[in-house]
Amino acid sequence: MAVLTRINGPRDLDRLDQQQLVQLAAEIRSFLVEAVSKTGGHLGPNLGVVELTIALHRVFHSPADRILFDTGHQAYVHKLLTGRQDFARLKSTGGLSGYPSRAESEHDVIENSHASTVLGWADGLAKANELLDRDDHVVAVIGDGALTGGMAWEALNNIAAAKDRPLVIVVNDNEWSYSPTIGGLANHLATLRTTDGYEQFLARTKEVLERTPLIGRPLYETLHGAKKGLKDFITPQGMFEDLGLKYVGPIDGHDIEAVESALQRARRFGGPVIVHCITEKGRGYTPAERDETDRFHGIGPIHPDTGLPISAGGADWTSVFGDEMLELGKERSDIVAITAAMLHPVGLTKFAAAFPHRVFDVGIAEQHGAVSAAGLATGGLHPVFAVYATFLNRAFDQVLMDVALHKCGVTFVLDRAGVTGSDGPSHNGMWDMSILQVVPGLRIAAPRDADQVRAQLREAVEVEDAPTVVRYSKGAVGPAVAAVGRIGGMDVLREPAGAGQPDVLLVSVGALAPMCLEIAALLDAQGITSTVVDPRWVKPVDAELPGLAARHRLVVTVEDNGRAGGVGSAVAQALRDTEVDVPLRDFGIPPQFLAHGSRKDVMAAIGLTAPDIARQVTGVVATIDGRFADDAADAAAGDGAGTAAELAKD
Ligand SMILES: Cc1ncc(C[n+]2csc(CCOP(=O)(O)OP(=O)(O)O)c2C)c(N)n1
Ligand SMILES: CC(=O)[C@@H](O)[C@H](O)COP(=O)(O)O
Ligand SMILES: [Mg+2]
Repeated sequence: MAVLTRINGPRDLDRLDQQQLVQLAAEIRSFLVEAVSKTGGHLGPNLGVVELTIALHRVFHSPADRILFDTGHQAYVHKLLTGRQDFARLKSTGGLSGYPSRAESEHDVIENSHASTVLGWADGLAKANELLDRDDHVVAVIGDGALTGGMAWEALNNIAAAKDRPLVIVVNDNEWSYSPTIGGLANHLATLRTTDGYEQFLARTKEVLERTPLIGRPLYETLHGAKKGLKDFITPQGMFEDLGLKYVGPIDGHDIEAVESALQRARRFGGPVIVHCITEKGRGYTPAERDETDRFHGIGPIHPDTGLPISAGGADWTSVFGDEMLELGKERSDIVAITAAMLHPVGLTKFAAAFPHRVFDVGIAEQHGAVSAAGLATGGLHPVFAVYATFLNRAFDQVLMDVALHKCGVTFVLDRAGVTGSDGPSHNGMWDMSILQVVPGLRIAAPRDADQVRAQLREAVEVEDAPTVVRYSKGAVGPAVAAVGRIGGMDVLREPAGAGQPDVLLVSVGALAPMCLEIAALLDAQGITSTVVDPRWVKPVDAELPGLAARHRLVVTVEDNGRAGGVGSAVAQALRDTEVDVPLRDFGIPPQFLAHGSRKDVMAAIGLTAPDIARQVTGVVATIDGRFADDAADAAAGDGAGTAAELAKD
């Protein structure tokens, strides 16, 4: 790593000659394969932007010039060039974030990993530069996948309107999202990319150079100039130029000089300009180059020499859903599936293989996916939209005003619900059971184990007059948790020990059932008896829950969702609405952006663990008892303090 280790900041790139730059690119690729094979991460996307990122930091001077990355998963090279080369704890607690992070560096701007926002950021920053009379540049790097998101086009519409406002948009076109990028835009980019004359000229240029390496820079520059000029001439007037955006490209995104030359032109242009770079996802690492699933988009730890995963994954929530979805597809021809560019990660691979015409990849376009689902349902089908919980946030209005208002039978399957941890604050699925609480008619299921995923998915697709939601965690599915009884629609997971009024009604939501059973056992050790129930459908609150609560001294809800407006809030409201005067303590994720780390670490950090919750519940019961005790003493002394229920009110 003779060159890379000497790069402590982007300006150290300026002194490197072409040969050293090529060497640096090779060293970065070796570094990425070695480091990310240990930690896991976005290996494929970052292998594809090595030369592009080097060129960006040579032409533009960050942080004065803002270099922005869409989604941010492809910013490892950017980190390596901006003083961060310790990847030992990438995405782990206390280690580097897997995305840009302002806390890490002044060179980082956009921290969230939700796609298709970079052009909006760039538009705003460019306007700020203009209004504050700054000559700095704004450069937005957006992938072909992220370009399928509607927000990107909202921004482009604004950017194109300002012909004299400098803004450089680098389209990192590797033809892949997770899966091959879909849609009309992808086809258009392909047209730009595969213009015959450009391809043939490119091939001839490289052939000449390979045959006559000693001709050196003068000829290379001449050929380069000719190649560039020819490209401008032969590239069809693409939609970008129809929009009024200057278009430069397509550029070989792995040719540092070619990219630098294009970026220099763009830098001088004085208005919005698109630099269309053709890159290869996974470039330089054979297992990734050959991977036809997702080009090693996001991997766990692997054997670097083979690319094979270190640990063979067991049954996970996603595969349980995928297998049941396949069975449902066989049984019901009206069931169709929707994905937002994440066919494999959400578990629709098998369904798509069996029913290729009944699965729709809408691109990174969750809003469109939800509205299209309303259309599909109205058209007589039952769509199942499988999407990560956090990404449904951006389709809230479509769920509310298109799906729910029209009482469409659409099932949203939310994967990665709850704390996911390692992908940082914007990836936790911690908002769905809060924001969806306000959607009239929408029902939410939170299965506690594999059997419940299967059962509740089936219950959900039976509902044809309202949206339904089935939400579950990331990764390995928990142990099966059997019910020992049923009250209303709620499964009783544990009866209270002993006779008499039990102390606590423990409402367990979804995958936290094992934790709640552990809490109950810890409370037992304190002499506190509890009933553990799993409501299964957490919205609407089960009609029997208030009555059950009234037979306890304290209600405790535990959810892997934000506390604010979550299931606990809904249960509290149900108690109020039914005049059930029992104190309630709700445990969930605090309304904070959670720093990246393992799920276990993050759950511990926010106190969502059995010991933490048991300790707090013990304290609450003691307080209630204490008041009882005080009350009894007062009553004996004729003080007439209120009843336990009144006391417990406050
Ligand atoms: C709103 C949203 N939906 C889905 C995702 C999941 N996701 C992360 S990266 C990615 C693919 C991005 O493709 P592209 O922009 O082409 O970048 P590449 O990985 O090819 O460099 C997707 C779908 C996301 N981050 N944000
Ligand atoms: C960047 C992105 O949105 C995803 O690739 C993210 O890494 C989560 O992926 P998994 O939860 O599937 O690992
Ligand atoms: Mg791509």
